[in-house]
Amino acid sequence: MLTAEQLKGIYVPLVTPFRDGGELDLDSIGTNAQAVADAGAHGLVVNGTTGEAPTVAWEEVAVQFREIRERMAGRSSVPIVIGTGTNDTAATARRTEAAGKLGADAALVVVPYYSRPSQEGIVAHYREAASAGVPVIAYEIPSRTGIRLEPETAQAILELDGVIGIKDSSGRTGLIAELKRLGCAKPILCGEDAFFYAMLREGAAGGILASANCRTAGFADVWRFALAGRYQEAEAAFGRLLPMIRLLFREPNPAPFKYVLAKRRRISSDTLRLPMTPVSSALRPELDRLARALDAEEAAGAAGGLTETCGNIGVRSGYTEGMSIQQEDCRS
Ligand SMILES: O=C(O)C1=N[C@H](C(=O)O)C[C@H](O)C1
Repeated sequence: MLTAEQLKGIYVPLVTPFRDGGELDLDSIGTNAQAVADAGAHGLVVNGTTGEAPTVAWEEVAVQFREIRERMAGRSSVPIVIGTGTNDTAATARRTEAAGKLGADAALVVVPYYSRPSQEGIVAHYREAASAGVPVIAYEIPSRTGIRLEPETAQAILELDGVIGIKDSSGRTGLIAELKRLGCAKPILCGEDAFFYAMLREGAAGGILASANCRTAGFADVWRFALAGRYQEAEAAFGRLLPMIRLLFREPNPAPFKYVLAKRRRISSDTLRLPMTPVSSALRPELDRLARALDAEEAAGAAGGLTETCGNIGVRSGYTEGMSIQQEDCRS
């Protein structure tokens, strides 16, 4: 199981591919997981926001996990985290325990949404979840949960035995700065793609980033540059990702991601489950351009690092420049 020391680098929250009829597409699930692992992901997340957790049944989470585990056989250095958080504490604890039985390395537990509990209630929620015996990563995302963690609450959660870190999708750097000021030593992972570089500057240990479904290696380079204290290069590498990030988040996640992955034939279909709907016809031509640029980038990389550009979406295969930085095994 994952420890706080091991929780760092780029974790990819996987999409949950469905067939046209809406049922799970296990082939695509395995293919996508393998592709991001091959591209240098340090960890995978099943059943996150990007995985459409609200409409995926627990049995389907288990089936996906087993498929990915099988495809990852022999790659013990790629931990798999399962999203287990709900707004019901007892159900969250049960799911967290079940994730451990499946073999998950950690559980991602979102702040209980909708009910708007007190800050004490939120800490108690995490105390119960962590008592299931599976390492817990807390997940702060006020834009979705309807409630914001006070820094002292986040600190109290991080001090719980069994909580190994926090994913901060607050969309600002205030929480991480305050947690660092309070002396928090557990890892804080960025969960808001556009803030990745800013949060690395504040001491983030990595990120759980939906955009890393598309350019995993590029995000890993930003992280490695920052880890090496080479901030100018990290900023430049992040600048090359930012137009893509903005494009992918122009409509509700994960519709644009699924569209691009389907275009690139990593998954068989961009089907979503309602209430999520496909991308608009206005966005499609831009995503088509991105998919083509990513294909070209991959082909150039495979051919030895030729540079492909796609001006107005900022895709360049310059990530090969980061190869001089040593790959870090996050579980060592
Ligand atoms: O699925 C996730 O985990 C993420 N979800 C966030 C969201 O959709 O709000 C975005 C982040 O990139 C990772």
